[in-house]
Amino acid sequence: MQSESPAESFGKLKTSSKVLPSPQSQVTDDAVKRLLFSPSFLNTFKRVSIKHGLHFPLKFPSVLSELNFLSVLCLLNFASGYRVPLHEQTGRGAWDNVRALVFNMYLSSVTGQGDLLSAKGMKNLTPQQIAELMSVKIYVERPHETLPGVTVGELGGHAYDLVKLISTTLNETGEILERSGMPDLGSFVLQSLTSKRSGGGDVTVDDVLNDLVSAFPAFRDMAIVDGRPVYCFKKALFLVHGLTLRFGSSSPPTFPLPDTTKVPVFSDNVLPSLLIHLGVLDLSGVKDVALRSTFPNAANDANVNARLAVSKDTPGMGAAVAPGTKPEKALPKEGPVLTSDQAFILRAAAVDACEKIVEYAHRLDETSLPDGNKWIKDITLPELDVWLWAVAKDRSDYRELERFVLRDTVFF
Ligand SMILES: Nc1nc2c(c(CN[C@H]3C=C[C@H](O)[C@@H]3O)cn2[C@@H]2O[C@H](COP(=O)(O)O)[C@@H](O)[C@H]2O)c(=O)[nH]1
Repeated sequence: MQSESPAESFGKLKTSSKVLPSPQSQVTDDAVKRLLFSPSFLNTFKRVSIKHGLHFPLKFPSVLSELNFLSVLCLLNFASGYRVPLHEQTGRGAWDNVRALVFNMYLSSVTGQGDLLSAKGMKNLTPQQIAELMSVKIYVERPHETLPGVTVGELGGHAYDLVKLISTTLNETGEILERSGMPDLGSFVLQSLTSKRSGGGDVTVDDVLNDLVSAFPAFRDMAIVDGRPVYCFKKALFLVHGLTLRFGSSSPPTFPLPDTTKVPVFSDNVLPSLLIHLGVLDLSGVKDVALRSTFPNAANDANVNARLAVSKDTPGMGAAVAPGTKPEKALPKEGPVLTSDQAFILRAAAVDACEKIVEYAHRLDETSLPDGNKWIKDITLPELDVWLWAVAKDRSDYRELERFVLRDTVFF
């Protein structure tokens, strides 16, 4: 696909906004300002952007065990393309199902050889075991060829495809860990955080990303689109940031953690889709003509303004649904199904749009901001990420908004 190794090309991540394909130029200051000063943003940002949900009610025998748990969770932080089939079967979205899977992998493990979260355990997990741990059906029924009225079950359907993606990811990662003599993914991450770096300075996000992306295909979230490299690295960035959320305030410090306040957002399908629905990303001039019509009416001013107004079902704080806690009642509607290139274009555009939003906020003159809203000047990229991701579940009209779909990916 490309001549450079991921490790070599990774060095370009920081300049990625310069090589992003269109439509990054479609983000205007007016659209950013409209979002930042909207009642929706102002009323929910502080509440919604701080929920990290990475403190699990499990009694871990050691910090390394919890680090490993979170690392595997981040490795498996994909399945967004299977949101609707997962809702059909379990009443929950992708993230909640992945959380449940890793939770159950932990609970069904007996320490030692059979530990499902160890390199060996991951290497040997089968699709059937994963389906059981997720409580999903991986059989579809079809009428028997010759016997009328008789149905036969066979492996198939979206849940089966997803379970296969998960098992391939676990098997492959477990095997790489075993080959490099690592007992589990957490130990790999710990080694990356604590190993001496050539410059002698503190560990950086780039260091850890470089290690993860070089070692494991499931973290190599990059592509060449229109001859230009696009880097998203959503899961690896989320992993590093997740560790700082969970362990960053531990005293004494558990292990070195890099500063993640300036990392690019963890771009998945939710972020670009929401940014389109909130009138920030405008697809009307994007080079790929088919993309222009993927979200019809999304950019319509009346629709955008209604979404940026205060929600009817979340007046102030009260009736909000905490992200990831309650299953959504109505079955979500499937969004437009994109190609891999189209998805990379939109995800890259979301990375770029979020940089623009935060830059705009930081440029604001504090004296021009009303008392009570001066915090806008200090918003960070990871906070904006969580706000976009979590607000998408926070009010009923946002929950109904379509997110684009890409199946068959292990990146988001
Ligand atoms: N950009 C971004 N994407 C995120 C997350 C999370 C996890 N968030 C919680 C954990 C810590 C945070 O602070 C949040 O409280 C999941 N996802 C993605 O959504 C996808 C859709 O899932 P669903 O809507 O359930 O079907 C899922 O495949 C996964 O790719 C995030 O935070 N940012």
